[in-house]
Amino acid sequence: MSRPLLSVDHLQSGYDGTPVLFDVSLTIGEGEVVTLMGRNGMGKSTTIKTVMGLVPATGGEVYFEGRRVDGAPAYDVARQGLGLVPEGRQVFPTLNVEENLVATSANRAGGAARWSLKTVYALFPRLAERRAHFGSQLSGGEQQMLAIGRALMTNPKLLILDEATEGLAPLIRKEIWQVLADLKDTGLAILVVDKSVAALERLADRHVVLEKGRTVWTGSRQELAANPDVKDRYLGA
Ligand SMILES: Nc1ncnc2c1ncn2[C@@H]1O[C@H](COP(=O)(O)OP(=O)(O)OP(=O)(O)O)[C@@H](O)[C@H]1O
Repeated sequence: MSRPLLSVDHLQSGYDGTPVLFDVSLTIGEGEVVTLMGRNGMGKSTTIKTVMGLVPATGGEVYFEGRRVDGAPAYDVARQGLGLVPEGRQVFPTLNVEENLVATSANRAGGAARWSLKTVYALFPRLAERRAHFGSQLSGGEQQMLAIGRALMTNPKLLILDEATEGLAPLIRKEIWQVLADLKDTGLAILVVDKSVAALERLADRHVVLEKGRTVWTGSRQELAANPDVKDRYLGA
């Protein structure tokens, strides 16, 4: 694997003194797509929030491009080049599409300004058509496109999606997966959580499985395909 872009080592965190993450470790290389898998409540969202600095780490370390980021405020973590598409999208309902997109661009990472309104609209023509619509007027799929576009506007080196296609109609899901595959082809590193194991298996280079706040399995796409017992044991309904 190439040099890790993100390295999460023995991460611990929780809420109000109640531990949720006990020992989460994972790495993401430049341009790699990695999934975070596990049943409901196993700590996937908490891992993402802790990496982003939205929930404080109580133990372990997080490095991004070799720089330690745990303990840094969330806006600072984002500015290092981590773009979050949060669970539930969280678009601003009273801002229109264009205002939503511009709202985060102040948080741009230092690197090359790859993303702009023009390139986001080229990726999501539907957002261009809806550019004057308020966030609250958009469908779930459009809101997710906007949430992805908003994260891209920060020019991330790593895009993190929590529940990439939750609650979306099948056709829209397909569209989102295609966009993620296209982004992967541009060399963008992606960390993704979703319930669709099949879609994740197609997209990802590597998988990380959590159970009760611990990393219990990690392996390549080929290794997961060769180990159906991993899916039975950790991902089954
Ligand atoms: N804001 C919070 N306050 C207190 N406990 C929380 C909070 N958010 C999550 N938890 C608890 O932390 C544990 C892990 O939740 P988390 O959302 O990280 O899991 P997940 O793997 O993302 O699952 P899901 O797919 O259901 O979102 C659960 O027991 C959950 O109840």
